[in-house]
Amino acid sequence: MQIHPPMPCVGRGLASRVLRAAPAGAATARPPRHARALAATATSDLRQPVSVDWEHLRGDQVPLNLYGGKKEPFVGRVVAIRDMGGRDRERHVSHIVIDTGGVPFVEGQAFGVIPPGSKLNSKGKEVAHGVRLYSIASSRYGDGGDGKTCTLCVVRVIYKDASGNEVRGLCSNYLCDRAVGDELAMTGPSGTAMLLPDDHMARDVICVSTGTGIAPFRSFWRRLFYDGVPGGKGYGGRFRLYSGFANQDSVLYGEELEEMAAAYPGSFRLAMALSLERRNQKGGQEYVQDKIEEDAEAFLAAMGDGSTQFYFCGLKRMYSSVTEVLERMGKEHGVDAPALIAKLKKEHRWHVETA
Ligand SMILES: Cc1cc2nc3c(=O)[nH]c(=O)nc-3n(C[C@H](O)[C@H](O)[C@H](O)COP(=O)(O)OP(=O)(O)OC[C@H]3O[C@@H](n4cnc5c(N)ncnc54)[C@H](O)[C@@H]3O)c2cc1C
Repeated sequence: MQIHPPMPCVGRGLASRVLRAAPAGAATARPPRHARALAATATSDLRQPVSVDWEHLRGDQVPLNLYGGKKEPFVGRVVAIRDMGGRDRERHVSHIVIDTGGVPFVEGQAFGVIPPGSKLNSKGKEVAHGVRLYSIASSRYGDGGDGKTCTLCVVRVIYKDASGNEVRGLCSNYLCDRAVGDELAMTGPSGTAMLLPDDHMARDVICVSTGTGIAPFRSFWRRLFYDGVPGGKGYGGRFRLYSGFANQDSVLYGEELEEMAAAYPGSFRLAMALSLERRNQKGGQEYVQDKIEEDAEAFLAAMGDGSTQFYFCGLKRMYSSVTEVLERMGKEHGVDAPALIAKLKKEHRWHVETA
């Protein structure tokens, strides 16, 4: 397989052939009235200046599938890798910063990684391994602010097969075992299902995640709270994150979550469930849907306010439990939650990515 280096840093002149139609989530709506007042409640400013201007990456300028598929992949190079811990050995997570050479992307997209080597397909023919997708966990400027890197948040897949033998997921373990300087064959950026709307700096956003499902939401909060964009006024909406982890050891990005809660008490709110360590109000294990139920009235009000954006990323069964709880909450408060969800989907305000 031939791997090409990435295109040179792409700015406003990004060739139109690589650009695609406006993302589904790009619908615009009026910013909420409270927006300006909330921006003023910040107790300190976490924003770091960025050294390139990629503000034009919106609407029909969102980059899509520039590498991979019928095109060649690009080479990414690991510039930092950190073990973030996890519930146990099977669920250890790595934070991996990769030099992309400036391949553009926006928050909510994913990059693909092609693990090296080959396998036999169903016809006995040797073929290259397939692409695995990983949500991008940094904003378009990368954690360094220069638009040259992306960050991935990868959990090792390790499980026992029916005979009790340990099976290690190919690409996740390959990525978690990388070292600084290692090269990766990469594809993308891909995906338009989890994008923020174009006027996101003024919009209320509610995100619900389990485990590494938090990755795309880190790209959101880095964008909203950390990017010091020239002339940017800062985030004027409210960002609410409902996150589920097994226990304290498996909490991802806890320091940043605390930092934002302290710096932006008016615009950042976190509700965290720890299923193995905490009990819900009924005495059972505490899951992310329990935290939503605790906020029933506010959550339902946001669903009906005509502006808030909703995002869910994580386990399929988590999403089913969340919708069950919403239905129950709706019945208790006289709201037809399934009909409201259908309406929100039509308005491109309800975004779901599950595995
Ligand atoms: C849009 C998108 C975004 C994603 N983002 C992320 C991300 O940010 N971080 C992340 O870590 N992953 C993410 N993933 C998942 C990722 O793409 C891979 O699927 C994952 O890393 C496993 O790949 P692998 O090569 O390690 O495992 P593989 O070698 O492909 O093996 C995975 C297969 O093993 C089987 N399997 C896994 N666990 C068990 C089990 N407990 N019991 C029985 N069988 C099992 C399943 O059949 C599964 O298909 C994302 C996926 C998508 C589609």
